[in-house]
Amino acid sequence: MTDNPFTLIERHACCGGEIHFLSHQSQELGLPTRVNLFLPPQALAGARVPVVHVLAGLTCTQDTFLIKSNAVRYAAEYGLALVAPDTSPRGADVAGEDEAYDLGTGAGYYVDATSDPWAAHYRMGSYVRNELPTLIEEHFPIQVGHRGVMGHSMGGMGALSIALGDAEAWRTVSAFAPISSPSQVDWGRKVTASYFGGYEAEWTQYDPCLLLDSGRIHPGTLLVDQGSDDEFLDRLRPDLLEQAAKAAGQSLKLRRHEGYDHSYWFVQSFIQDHLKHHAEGLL
Ligand SMILES: N[C@@H](CCC(=O)N[C@@H](CS)C(=O)NCC(=O)O)C(=O)O
Repeated sequence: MTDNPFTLIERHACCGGEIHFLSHQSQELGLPTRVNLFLPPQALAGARVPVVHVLAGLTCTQDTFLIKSNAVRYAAEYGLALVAPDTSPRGADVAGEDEAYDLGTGAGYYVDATSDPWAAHYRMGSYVRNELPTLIEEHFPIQVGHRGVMGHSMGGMGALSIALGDAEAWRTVSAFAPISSPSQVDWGRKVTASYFGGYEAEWTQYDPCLLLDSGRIHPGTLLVDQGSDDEFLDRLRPDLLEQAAKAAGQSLKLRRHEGYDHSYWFVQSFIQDHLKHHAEGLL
């Protein structure tokens, strides 16, 4: 076991468990980064518990999902730890990184940039896939091998891409309003032009539909919720996910909800089903 790299910034009792606000120096990002952890009552009582990583969307931070989704209450009930990383590096000092809501800070897309000036620090792909889960499992009471991932919007894309990319490591997956095929929509084209230096083929490792097309199947069911009144539907393209899953033979439970938009009001309306889905697959 390596020395504990985490600094505890704040600790709060919550739903019988504890929220830890942590920071650590990330080797992948080459910067200090923040992460929030929820340990359920079962972990405080001495048990090792399964863990679900939760990935937020554009403009969000490590705080957003835990505060706005109501996930903590159900994670406490089912005995799941939650890990909420930030959505991008902070302090990379790339010119213009704070100018747009959909590129740079708050928009790391859970990918590794391959083009300068982004490539040095914008490595959220390797950070959330490998570095962070390994460190959390080493230093907190987590049941190794019992790991799931869920996310919203950009984070939904991250969750699907991470689980399809390494189904053995990530046993359960779910998403709210995911960007289903970033390579085919404007948000993703902006990423191609910047983080990937125009090289669209980088998306083959991250685009959920491209992963399915290439035969990457998850043995579990992908649980996906989508509001029918979502203002970003033309960029999320759940129809493409549905087609790709069908063609690949991937089990997908895609639920469309009339009247719901893209916000965390939508997320919190269906969050219990997602935590139950993870608990059933991980416990
Ligand atoms: N209208 C937003 C677009 C970004 C957005 O809607 N972000 C979603 C994720 S893609 C979100 O969760 N925002 C934070 C929130 O709703 O609290 C803005 O310009 O800031």
